[in-house]
This record gives sequence, structure tokens and C-alpha cells, in this order.
Amino acid sequence: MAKKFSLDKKYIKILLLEGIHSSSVESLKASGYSNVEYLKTALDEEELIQKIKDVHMIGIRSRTQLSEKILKKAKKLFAIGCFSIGTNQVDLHSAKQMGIPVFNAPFSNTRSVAELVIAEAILLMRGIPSKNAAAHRGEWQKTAKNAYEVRDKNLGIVGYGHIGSQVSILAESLGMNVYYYDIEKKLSLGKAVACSSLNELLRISDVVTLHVPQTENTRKMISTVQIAKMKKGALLINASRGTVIDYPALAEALKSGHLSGAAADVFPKEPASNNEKFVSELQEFDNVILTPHIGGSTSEAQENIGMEVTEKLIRYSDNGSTIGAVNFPQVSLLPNREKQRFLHIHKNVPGILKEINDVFTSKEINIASQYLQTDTDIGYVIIDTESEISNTILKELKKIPNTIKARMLY
Ligand SMILES: NC(=O)C1=CN([C@@H]2O[C@H](COP(=O)(O)OP(=O)(O)OC[C@H]3O[C@@H](n4cnc5c(N)ncnc54)[C@H](O)[C@@H]3O)[C@@H](O)[C@H]2O)C=CC1
Ligand SMILES: O=C(O)C(=O)COP(=O)(O)O
Repeated sequence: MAKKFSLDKKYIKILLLEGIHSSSVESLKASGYSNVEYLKTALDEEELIQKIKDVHMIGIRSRTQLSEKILKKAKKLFAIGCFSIGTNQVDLHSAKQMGIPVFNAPFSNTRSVAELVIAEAILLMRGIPSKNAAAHRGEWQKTAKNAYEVRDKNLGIVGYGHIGSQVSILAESLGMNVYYYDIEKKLSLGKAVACSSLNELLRISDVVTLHVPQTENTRKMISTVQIAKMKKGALLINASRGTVIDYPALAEALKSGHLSGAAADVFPKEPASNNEKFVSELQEFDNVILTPHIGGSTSEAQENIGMEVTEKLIRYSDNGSTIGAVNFPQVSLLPNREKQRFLHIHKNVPGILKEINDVFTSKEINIASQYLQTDTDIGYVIIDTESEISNTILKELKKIPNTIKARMLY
């Protein structure tokens, strides 16, 4: 007979922040997770520390910072869902050391970002942002001066991953010549041409669009020196992360007229809620499109993200699967509710698997199946056992030196 989950799902507390799509709550409830607290906003550090203490799983978007300090307070936390592509808002290494896998949605909002970027390229090429601002002030700027088609113009894509390559396809369908630069070797889609350096891409592009993650290498990768290498009158679009462009340097280039326009969706410091004031050095420029980090904010994307990340959280909570985790060894064992299932997360030290197996051997319990994966820091093993046994075995597993977390699922 199928066994019950060892911890009744109604005791698994889930906190969803930042207005995650209702598809997430629906999926959780349909899978028996009824203990869900749903908030439309992000929490400040103090509020988050208070709340996270009792939470088993948390769902966040890009505004919630899960630093080491906050994670240390989350004694019961066993999984994190980033309902976004980016995972830079989480201290991934600390989470891993604490035995907490982090899941995200690597492509549910790709298309939404790509569409926004293409729209911005067209609007900027026509000088629409300035003309729109002027019209709102009662000025009639009917002129073809400095207004161009995107057809036959060079688009330079920095970061040819999911979003960059999607932008590439859409841009080619409009007749643009696509160039890209990536630190990894990539398959060029259509007629897109790989550049051998960022400088080469900057030199030839009429529009430059950034699609790299936030890392130490991408911090201010576009600053005064790089902007100076761009064509006079070129356009710059950033829907990646606010740290990637040096915005004061961009403001200087707009002031001097070296660049003729820009679009920014992301900023180094973004308001924590819609009630907080937004401040940027780019606000004074009519030829800059400013959007409040909404590249991935479409109904389609949010609904898909809600389902995708929730499914990963449920698969981990129900069966121990870490497939799709961004900071963890990838392990999945088919659910087998006829057996007893244990999870053991430990520091990756020699001999620990033997110690785990000895716990079962000493009780004459047969292991039906077992799957271990390690990385340089940790090991994660799922163990299915033949016999029905009591919770005491879990206590013994937890006592093994270098254990980070051990759970009995069912
Ligand atoms: N504005 C918004 O609402 C959204 C923003 N994003 C941002 O867009 C970023 C990119 O997303 P994806 O395309 O899905 O990621 P991805 O991981 O598929 O692609 C990123 C690409 O950048 C390349 N790359 C990394 N460092 C580089 C460097 N220094 N120079 C050149 N290339 C470099 C990688 O090799 C990879 O091909 C995300 O990390 C996220 O920060 C994502 C979704 C929505
Ligand atoms: O998916 C991403 O990386 C994003 O930047 C989207 O962030 P958001 O969920 O809109 O706060």
C-alpha cells in the first residue's frame, strides 16, 4: 500500500512573495499544499527575517534578496523557487551549503523580453520616445530627420543565450543584420555572425542590446571606454541587469550626443514596491525609454513561470528530484510509494556513503535503490528501502558527521 508522506503536506509552510502568478497557488493546492501565505509585495530585511523562520519553501521574484544573513535564520527552509530567469538575488553558494536547492524558470519569460527589446529598437530608431514626450507637452515634431527603418541596420547582441538568440530570430525576420558576442561558443541562428570581441561588436552595431547575467565579469561591462567605441548616434538597450551598464557614463554619452537614445528596464537600485519612488540619472532624457523592470511581466510569461517553478518545488518536496536546480547536484529517482524514501545531503567527504549505508545494514534493512550525485562541495543521495521502518532511522542518519540535512519523505 502506498505510504503517507512523513510530514503531512498541510504542515509544509510555503511563502510566496512579490505577486507571483496565481497559477502557483493553484498548482500547490492541487498537489495538497494548502499552507500557503501569499503576498503581493517584497518584504524588507527585518520582515523577511521574521517570516522566513517558520517557512519550508519560499517563492520570490527579482526584488527579494536572500542573503546568507537571511538564509541563516531560515532553519526550516528546504527549497527556494525563483519565479524568474535570474537567480543573482539569492546567495546560491550559501543556500547549497545549507542543503537548500534553488529552482528557477530558465525560459518561460524569454519571448516577452525579446519582444520588448525589438519594440524598443524600432521605437528608438524612429526617435519616438522624444517625439512622444514632446507631443505630451503640446509640441508637434513632424520630421523624418534622424528617423530610420530597422531594416538593414546592424543589431549587436551581447550574450547569445536564451533571450539573445530569441532577439536574433525576431530581428532577422525584420531584415536586420545580426551580430553577437558571447564568452561561450554558440550556434549562430539564421545568418547571425559571431564577433570575436565585445569591441568589434560595439564598433559595427547601430543598436546594442545586452542579455548577459549579473556576474562579476558583467559588472559595468559597458562604461565610458566601451561607449566611446560605439558608433556615433548608436542606440543602447538594457533589459538584463542594472549592474551591467555604468548609467552615469551612459548619461554622459546621451548628453554629449554620442549616443542618440537608449532603453533601460533594469537599474542598480530598483524600488522595492510600486509605492516607492524611482530615481535615475536617465530621467532627464526624452530619448530614453525607461520601464520598471517589466521585461518578463506579461500574463503569458507569469502564468507559465508560476506553473514551471511550482512544479519543480513540488517534485522536490514530494520525490526529492533536484532536476533543474541551479546550485545543486541533479538527482531524480522515479517515485516509488511502495518503498520508504530518505534524502541525505552532506558535505562531500570520503566515506560518507558507506556510513549512510551502514545505518541501514545495522538494522538489516535492504536498500531497494539509491542515487548519489556530488559536486565539489556537497553530496546528495536519495535512498529507497525495502522495509517499513520507523522514524528512528532518520535520527541516526542525522547523527552522521558532515550531514547537512536528512529527511524521510514517505
Ligand atoms: N528584464 C527582465 O525582466 C528580465 C531580465 N532577464 C535577465 O536576462 C539575463 C539573460 O537571460 P537568458 O538569456 O535567459 O540567460 P542565458 O543564461 O540563457 O544567456 C546568457 C548568455 O550570456 C553569456 N555571457 C555570460 N557572461 C558574458 C560576458 N561577460 N560577455 C558575453 N556573454 C556573456 C552566457 O554565455 C550566455 O550565453 C538573465 O540573467 C537576467 O538577468 C531575464 C528575464 C527577464
Ligand atoms: O526573470 C528575470 O530574471 C527577471 O528579471 C524578471 O524579474 P521579475 O520576476 O519581473 O521581478
